[in-house]
Amino acid sequence: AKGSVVTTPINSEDEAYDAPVSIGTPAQPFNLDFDTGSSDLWVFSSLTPSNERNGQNIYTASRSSTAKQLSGESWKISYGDGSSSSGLVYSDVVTIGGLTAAGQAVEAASRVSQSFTSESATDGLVGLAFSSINTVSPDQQTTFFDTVKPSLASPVFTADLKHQAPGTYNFGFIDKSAFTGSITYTPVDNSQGFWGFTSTGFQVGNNDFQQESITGIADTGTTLLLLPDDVVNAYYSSVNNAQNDQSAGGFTVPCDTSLPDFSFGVGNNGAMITIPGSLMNLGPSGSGNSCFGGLQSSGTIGTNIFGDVALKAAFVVFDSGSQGQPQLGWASK
Ligand SMILES: CCNC(=O)c1c(-c2ccccc2)csc1NC(=O)CNCCc1c[nH]c2ccccc12
Repeated sequence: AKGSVVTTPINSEDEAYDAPVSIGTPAQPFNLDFDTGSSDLWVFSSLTPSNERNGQNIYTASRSSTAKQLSGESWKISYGDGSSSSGLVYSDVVTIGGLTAAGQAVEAASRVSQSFTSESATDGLVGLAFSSINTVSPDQQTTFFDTVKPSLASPVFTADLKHQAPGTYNFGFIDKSAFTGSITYTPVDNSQGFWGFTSTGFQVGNNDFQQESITGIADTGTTLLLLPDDVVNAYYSSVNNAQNDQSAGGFTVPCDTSLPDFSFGVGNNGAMITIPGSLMNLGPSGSGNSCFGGLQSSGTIGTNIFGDVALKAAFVVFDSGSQGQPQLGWASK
């Protein structure tokens, strides 16, 4: 089987990307954030207090003839940015891009934190990291991808995110028309439950390539590209009047400045993904005429994060094992 679903930026800064998902019988429609940095499929629900809702679509299990509560099961997730949600668990039919997962764990929120409440465009998340970090307790559940994987023509999904334009998540196949050149594969370390990999280095504009192992995760659920301080400083030291502005939460640049491209190395054949300078500016920072940089420090996080700023410059293959061990494929587009 194969699936294909369009994913769209939720705002003009490409802060996050949503895609349509149907849950239940009759189908209840949702716009969910596909997140390769977590492994819970959760939705706003009839259990979510009205003062924590802001127009989101809500899942009502009692209106679905195929919903079954997983008795005694609950979930509770907190993300590094301080946001969180928790609730009860149902199994129900979940359809994405023509692919149907019967008996998928649907995590209904009985509470959500403010950052989710305020994001009215997002009704919840579809976790696409490894099921080993799914938070349902006492019986851990599988992600949508792991649920449908046995039915897929190939055990892969691909992300093709775009700047201010609809992109695509495909399941079970690689669309050769969606990228240029060849796909460079690199091994994945999934020991922490993430799509972890090591980039071979970086390049600012047309300067020399800096060979440096940068270990991080491919994370569609994080907006920014979060890398070590030496990389971030090398980038912004080439931008006039860039400044590390604590009140803005990181590096800002003058909004009218043209920014250098940023490239990162993948695989062992010298392949690079290049983020055009124009995509390194996330728009007004909220203070003065400065704009917030798409590249920021991974500082004290403990991992580097190749978030949407990086991923939207590439066609990315999340391959869970067509060659035995999981791997990430990277192609320009
Ligand atoms: C900024 C969001 N990302 C993180 O917190 C994160 C971290 C992380 C850890 C410590 C400090 C900062 C970040 C490691 S992996 C990782 N990735 C994820 O957690 C991926 N899922 C993010 C889901 C998410 C968090 N807040 C939202 C608000 C709207 C839509 C989606 C979200």
